[in-house]
Amino acid sequence: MKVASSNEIRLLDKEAVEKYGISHEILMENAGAAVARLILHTASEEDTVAVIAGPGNNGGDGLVCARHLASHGMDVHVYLVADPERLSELVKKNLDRVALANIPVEKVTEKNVEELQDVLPFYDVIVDALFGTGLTRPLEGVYKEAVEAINDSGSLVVSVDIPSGINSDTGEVMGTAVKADFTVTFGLPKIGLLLYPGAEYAGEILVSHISYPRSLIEDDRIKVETNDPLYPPPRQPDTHKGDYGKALFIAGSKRYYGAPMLASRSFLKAGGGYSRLATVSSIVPFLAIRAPEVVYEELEETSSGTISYRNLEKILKLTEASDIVAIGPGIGLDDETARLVLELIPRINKPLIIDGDGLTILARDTTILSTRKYPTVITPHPGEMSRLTGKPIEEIKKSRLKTALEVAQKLGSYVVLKGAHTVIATPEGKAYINLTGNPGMATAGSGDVLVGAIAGMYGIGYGFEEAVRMGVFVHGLAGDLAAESIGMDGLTAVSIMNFLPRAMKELRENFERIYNENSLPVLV
Ligand SMILES: NC(=O)C1=CN([C@@H]2O[C@H](COP(=O)(O)OP(=O)(O)OC[C@H]3O[C@@H](n4cnc5c(N)ncnc54)[C@H](O)[C@@H]3O)[C@@H](O)[C@H]2O)[C@@H](O)CC1
Ligand SMILES: Nc1ncnc2c1ncn2[C@@H]1O[C@H](COP(=O)(O)OP(=O)(O)O)[C@@H](O)[C@H]1O
Ligand SMILES: [K+]
Repeated sequence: MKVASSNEIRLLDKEAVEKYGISHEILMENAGAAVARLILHTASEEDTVAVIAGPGNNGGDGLVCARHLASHGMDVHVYLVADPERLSELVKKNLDRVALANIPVEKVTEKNVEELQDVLPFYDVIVDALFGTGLTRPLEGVYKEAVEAINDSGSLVVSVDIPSGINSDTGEVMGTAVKADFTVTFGLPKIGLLLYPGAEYAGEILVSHISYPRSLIEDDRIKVETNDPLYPPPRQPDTHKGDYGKALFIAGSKRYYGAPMLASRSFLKAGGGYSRLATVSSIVPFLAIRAPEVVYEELEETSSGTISYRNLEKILKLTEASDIVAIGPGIGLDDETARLVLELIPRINKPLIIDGDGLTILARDTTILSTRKYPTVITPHPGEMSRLTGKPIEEIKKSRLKTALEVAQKLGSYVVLKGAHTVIATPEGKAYINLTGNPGMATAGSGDVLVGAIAGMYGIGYGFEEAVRMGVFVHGLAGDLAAESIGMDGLTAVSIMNFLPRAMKELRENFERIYNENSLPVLV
């Protein structure tokens, strides 16, 4: 499903009205009615409802919602946090309709806003219609107090379009924000609902298309979408391991032999056919016990136990017999090894995954990617992205989507910016926000498993872009299945790896359910 910025949704709104003849009034009526429908499905008709309406169209939606709930016989009160004289004509019209329907309306100002703390707890349901995509600055004064009263109420909170106080483009909290149980968002989901902390404040998100024409819903001018799964390519019966991709992992060192094991073995667990690990000879005996299915290519090592530059030609030869190559997990930062990595990246004539220390080394000279003729994906966590861009981590965390898109475009490479709701960006300027995964996956080695999962998806036959997207999707799905089975606390990278087969089985056998469980529901 497409995911819109506030400017894009305003453009679609404008075109819905000007190109498709759908008036603002119809859109507002559909929006308010959708919120009312969710409440009628979720609460009972005896419940009492407080609608907190703000100064703009978001408030207008709340007023429409109040009218619909009252017409179902619910006991509804409107708290108007705005100056009625300054409302737009359309919102004023809806305020008049509420008054004419004898729905109590109380004006909230600095003088009486603290009363909200006392009255809101008595309502079963609170509709947060203070601000939506029109939020332009941090909430202060009466608005801030109203939000805090909503959050302190203990009532069921339903946010209109976006939790008030959440930036619809970045997911940031602007001063303070409503913590909602549900958010009903209109037209298309907003980016700020899917990036943290916005994603956490939104609660359960439901989309209502409010009669936008399909062409607007699927408009290609919108470059961001949820990372919805694609059905896996079939496994033909009369095949041999070579058909499921031959992968080469250039990884590991004396200090880090977990990473190469996790990456090269996860490839097989995700469905890959033939996994080769080129690593320092001193760790091969140990790895062979933990991962007997992996084929090992022993490499000469430096005095610090990392891969020596002397292996350059041998490694290039190995890449020729591979379909996809991954470089970096646990490879270390020894100068000689770094020189080898910088020499290999432009000369590996295969699709390439660069991860872990390989990214820290790449950060020394990202121009080496420009000569590559084959697709590349880099899989940084925010720390590695900070080294690649020179931007502070905090800035990256606040602009994950923008940063991923900029770097993908600049480097001509796919970018997987890991974290809660991993973002995938393509060199062509598209982006996917991944919805699978859970905090239990923030565990050492989890990123190494992701490298194997991406390579595995390519091995089973997805195209490169699809393999990157599906590697992230199944990695998160495996993490979710693992968390379901053993909880988040004890979740380790090995648990995620061991649930990859189950994730693939679910994907093949219960695709519909997996799809629905991991995309945004449309409220009907
Ligand atoms: N885009 C669409 O397709 C539709 C949008 N609708 C609603 O319209 C909303 C957007 O409405 P608006 O553009 O009127 O904006 P909002 O209703 O989100 O905000 C109201 C006004 O508050 C002011 N404001 C912004 N930040 C403030 C702050 N920190 N403190 C005090 N005032 C502040 C701004 O002037 C803004 O116009 C959407 O979120 C949605 O709920 C719906 O009516 C349905 C159709
Ligand atoms: N809060 C979270 N929710 C979902 N996934 C997460 C969360 N935190 C981390 N992850 C995932 O876990 C993995 C962590 O990878 P990484 O940071 O490379 O760890 P390591 O370097 O230890 O392997 C990434 O795929 C990331 O998306
Ligand atoms: K809102």
